[in-house]
Amino acid sequence: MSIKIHGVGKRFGDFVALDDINLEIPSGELTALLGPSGGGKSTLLRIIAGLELSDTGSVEIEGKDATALPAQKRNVGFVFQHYAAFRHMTVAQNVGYGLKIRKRPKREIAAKVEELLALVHLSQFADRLPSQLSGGQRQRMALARALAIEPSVLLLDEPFGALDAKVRKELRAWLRRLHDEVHVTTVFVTHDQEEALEVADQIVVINNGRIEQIGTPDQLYDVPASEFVMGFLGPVTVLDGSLVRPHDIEVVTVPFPGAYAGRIARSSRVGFEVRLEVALTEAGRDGAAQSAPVLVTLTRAEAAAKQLDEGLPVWVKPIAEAASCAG
Ligand SMILES: Nc1ncnc2c1ncn2[C@@H]1O[C@H](COP(=O)(O)OP(=O)(O)OP(=O)(O)O)[C@@H](O)[C@H]1O
Repeated sequence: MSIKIHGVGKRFGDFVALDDINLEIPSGELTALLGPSGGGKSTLLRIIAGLELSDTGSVEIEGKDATALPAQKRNVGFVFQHYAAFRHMTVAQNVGYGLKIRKRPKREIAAKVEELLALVHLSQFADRLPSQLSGGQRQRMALARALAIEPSVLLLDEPFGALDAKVRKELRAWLRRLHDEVHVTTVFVTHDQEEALEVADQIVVINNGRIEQIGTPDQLYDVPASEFVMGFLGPVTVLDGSLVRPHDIEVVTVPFPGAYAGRIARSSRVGFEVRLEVALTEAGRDGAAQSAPVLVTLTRAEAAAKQLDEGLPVWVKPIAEAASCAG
């Protein structure tokens, strides 16, 4: 294990930002801290970095107790959403800065900077100023700078948060490839579930200062530990008191054992998907028909094949392998 967090708690005045956090972050993996705004992700990352001290508990990095160590002594690299580059220095000088203040020989710095700029595909921009880079290129420069000191841990706080959706997606895929090349233990804060599912080896879901669940993207998506996790990781709907994913519901046009009768109240096409709202007419376990419609998503081809038009009587049931959470 690269990072061990034991019993970490943090208050700001009366407000409990983190409550008894216990977490192990494996070496060489990419771990995402995922959760809604204000849940405590950044506070936890800052405690790992040494930028914030916890009130209780301990932080161990690479087998060493780091709880009381200042940030400079933890050998961590850090990238924030808004990266503060040295504006008067070139890209190459920015990347080499950490090595220069560590008084490394000039030749070693030059070689390392060249290697890192190649790694983040910025070699041709070495002599530019940061202001002459795009937002995505600047974040890649920030990553190169953080990697220059060969940190044992790389900590990223919403590194692509300020970029537009398309660039964000590109950088996400790029970060995953970079990580597969470099294999530095990386902790990545995001509130975007798609980003976490796509990039991370392990996801830690944090809400209200507590860990809701730790697992691989598949474990969290398929076997969510709580309604919160299920709802946070993807769209959900209620069917007879249970949370189900809309694409895990089967729609049939004839009565079917275990299926609930209803009527298609609304149908809309969104890209390759068709989204249905099915108003149930059949009573559930509590003896009454559910008042909120059941949301169902299916492909356009499926909807067309079954001629699922508005007003049609249908029967709905979760598919056998559906992920669900009792409501
Ligand atoms: N220095 C501080 N003083 C007072 N309250 C703080 C301080 N830092 C954070 N908080 C509070 O602690 C809570 C957790 O903040 P944190 O930044 O860790 O959340 P987060 O999950 O990273 O959210 P976001 O994605 O919005 O950054 C928030 O309610 C925040 O207002």
